[in-house]
Amino acid sequence: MSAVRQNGVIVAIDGPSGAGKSSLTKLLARRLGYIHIDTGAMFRAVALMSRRAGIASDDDAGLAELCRELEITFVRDGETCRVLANGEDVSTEIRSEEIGLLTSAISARKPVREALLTMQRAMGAKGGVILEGRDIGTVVFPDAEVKFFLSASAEERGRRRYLELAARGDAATLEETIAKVIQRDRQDEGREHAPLRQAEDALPIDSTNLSIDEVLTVMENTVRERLVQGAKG
Ligand SMILES: Nc1ncnc2c1ncn2[C@@H]1O[C@H](COP(=O)(O)OP(=O)(O)O)[C@@H](O)[C@H]1O
Ligand SMILES: Nc1ccn([C@@H]2O[C@H](COP(=O)(O)OP(=O)(O)O)[C@@H](O)[C@H]2O)c(=O)n1
Repeated sequence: MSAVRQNGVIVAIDGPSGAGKSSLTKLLARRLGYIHIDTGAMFRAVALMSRRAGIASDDDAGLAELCRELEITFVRDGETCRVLANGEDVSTEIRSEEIGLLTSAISARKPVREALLTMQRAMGAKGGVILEGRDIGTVVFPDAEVKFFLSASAEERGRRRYLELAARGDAATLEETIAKVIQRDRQDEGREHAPLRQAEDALPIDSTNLSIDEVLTVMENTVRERLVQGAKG
């Protein structure tokens, strides 16, 4: 097994919406002293900027030009991380369900995937990093030292999203929220470029009946074991 990279290993966390990727990535990064990259936020930033510019979700030339001119950066803000698109803080605006669905459509387009792939590889190459998304273990870093595929039943993932929306005062029903989760799964799994799927060498974790803490323990132990192997190798 290869020795670890300059700053540590690369950890890939892939899985469908609501599986717990963002929550676990942040907690695991803190435990390990690693940086974390929310690649979904990058696709969401492209979707938001495309909507503002009036670019249709199937206009590949328009999307390619938008990506060429778009600079996406993450800046730490205490315990959280802000997402900047050309210097503007879009962290809150990119989180709506509407942008989530649009993101799922534009992230299927080849020029968008190519542009973000280059950025993500540059951000993660030195290691000491956790990337979460849909295609990290299969496409972005197929050579990541540790890969997790985090899932949960669609009903449970929909229920988690519904609780989040209700806490924000959103009037969406549980049934509608589960239906949107299933719609996004279909779009992400069925697309031609970098579809959502488990890498062969990923450790699958079904969080349907596990607490966040239980998932965190499995992940942390797995990474630490890998680091011990790397130190020996
Ligand atoms: N194992 C779990 N048990 C209960 N709730 C969870 C679990 N994992 C995540 N959650 C909650 O589900 C919601 C979605 O989690 P999130 O980390 O945003 O998922 P993802 O990034 O995969 O879409 C959050 O409110 C989070 O607190
Ligand atoms: N590596 C990634 C990350 C996200 N995405 C897309 O971006 C959308 C939003 O991703 P996200 O991780 O913010 O979504 P949630 O899991 O937070 O709902 C997904 O539905 C995917 O279509 C992707 O295609 N590839």
